[in-house]
Amino acid sequence: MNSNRQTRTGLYGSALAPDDQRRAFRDGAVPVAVYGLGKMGLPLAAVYADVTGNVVGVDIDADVVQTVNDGGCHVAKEPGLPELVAEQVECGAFRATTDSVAAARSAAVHVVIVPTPLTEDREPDLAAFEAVLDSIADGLALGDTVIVECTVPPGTSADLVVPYLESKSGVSRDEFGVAFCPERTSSGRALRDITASHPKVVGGVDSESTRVAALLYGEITSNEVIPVCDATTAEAVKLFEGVYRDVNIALANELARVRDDLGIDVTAAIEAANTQPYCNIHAPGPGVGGHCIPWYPYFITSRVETETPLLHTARAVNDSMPTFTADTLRDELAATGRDIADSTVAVLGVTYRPGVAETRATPAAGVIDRLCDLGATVVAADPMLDADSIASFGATPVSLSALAERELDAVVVVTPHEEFDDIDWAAFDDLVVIDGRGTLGDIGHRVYQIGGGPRGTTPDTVGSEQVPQATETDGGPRR
Ligand SMILES: NC(=O)C1=CN([C@@H]2O[C@H](COP(=O)(O)OP(=O)(O)OC[C@H]3O[C@@H](n4cnc5c(N)ncnc54)[C@H](O)[C@@H]3O)[C@@H](O)[C@H]2O)C=CC1
Ligand SMILES: CC(=O)N[C@@H]1[C@@H](OP(=O)(O)OP(=O)(O)OC[C@H]2O[C@@H](n3ccc(=O)[nH]c3=O)[C@H](O)[C@@H]2O)O[C@H](C(=O)O)[C@@H](O)[C@@H]1O
Repeated sequence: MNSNRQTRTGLYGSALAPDDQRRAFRDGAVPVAVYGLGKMGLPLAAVYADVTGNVVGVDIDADVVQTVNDGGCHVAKEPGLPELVAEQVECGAFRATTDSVAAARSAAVHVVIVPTPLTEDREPDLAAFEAVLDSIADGLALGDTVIVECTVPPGTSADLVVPYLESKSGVSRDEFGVAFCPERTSSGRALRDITASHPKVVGGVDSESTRVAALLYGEITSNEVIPVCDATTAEAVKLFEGVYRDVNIALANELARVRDDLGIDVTAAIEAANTQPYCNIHAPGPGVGGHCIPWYPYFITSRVETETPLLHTARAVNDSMPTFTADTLRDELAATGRDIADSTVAVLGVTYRPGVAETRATPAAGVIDRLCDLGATVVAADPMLDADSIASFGATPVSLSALAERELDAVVVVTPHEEFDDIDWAAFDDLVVIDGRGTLGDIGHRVYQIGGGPRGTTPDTVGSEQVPQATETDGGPRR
């Protein structure tokens, strides 16, 4: 139990020397509250606890809070996270609560990393974010600093957070700090990303906020800290990273669609093109999912008057890939004399990425919908989801072990979980397969790889020699 828990040293406007501020932070005299204990918030809170010894995590999900306080970890497949959470809870450095106001009253640094999804109208939905601001306002004190890590539209920190907190808390805006410090982590490598992999961008609503944020993250990450001129710039940095990725994936997907026009293995061509230092074409696939990349473009387009045709076009290209995937299967089945309306199709992988139990904006939803529209009987398997979650997408859940008992005509690999490596493809007869991510190779069935080789060639053997397939899921360069 940290002896400094009762003290609450605010760093914003502190008269302490910087080294004394760092020492206070590391000694637990600067209590931290982390709001949101999900895929990103739990690892982040655990790292803050490891550094400071004095973190309270806040979540609205009582089960999450109970699990954490029992020393457990509800976030799957994050190397090192279960051990770190258990260790930090055990030593008293980390506790969780649903009482966000009590947490806010105890903390001098408030880190916000709750969902910022889209509404039905594709507008940023800041409801959860604003609920947290309400709690922080009830506990805000002179010298506190608010760190926004969840992705928000440009201008949110300066134009929403500061006036909201000032008006609701009674603390003057020149007595507390606000900085946007984007979370750049990818699920599956969270601890490594938070503490080392990426430089940490920080941008405050004023220079003192930037200074405090830089001091905090100088203790959190071994990588460099990159202060930018203000919070709006930092908010834009995060979104620019995301829209770069969405546009780049759209390029890969558009090139994949000309595979048969050109009669080439597009993925192999991309791999070769990327040996040019200025070329970094990403990987084609059945679509772009998750609650980040497909949603971030709208965080920009909803806030600017200027036309943004490229962002919209990229979204349209990527959103077209699930239908392209299902329609390609229809054509492949027809080429073998089968009508998709009389076919049973297995969709493998319903989450948006391998190893991540997240289905928001998953491409599998569009693939399943289109297959059903085409009249197929659709079953689906995903080792990270329960049967009800799979059924909610309109497919009949099936376990991997029971797959071979189904009279399957076709398989679509949307999200290649590692468990699919063990599938015995010889147990199936005469399948037509769509390989969404180039992870199958030659499996003894008719395979169409999105972006792969010309029709009639088996994957990996375009031309006479084996062609290495670097995909976003193998050890190849992560695109
Ligand atoms: N998932 C990712 O790969 C990345 C996400 N981000 C940002 O982080 C945000 C959070 O992402 P994830 O952790 O993946 O989401 P998540 O859905 O895994 O976890 C969100 C957590 O926040 C909790 N929560 C919701 N409303 C709350 C409230 N009012 N107060 C306290 N807790 C609340 C939920 O119960 C849940 O446990 C995203 O919206 C995004 O802006 C940034 C980088 C990477
Ligand atoms: C710029 C960048 O790489 N951002 C990362 C991204 O992580 P996220 O978990 O959303 O996964 P992702 O690898 O971008 O994949 C998103 C979607 O795009 C698809 N995808 C990804 C890469 C690619 O070459 N082709 C492709 O089709 C994936 O299958 C998935 O459906 O978004 C995260 C975020 O901001 O939430 C961010 O922290 C991560 O660093």
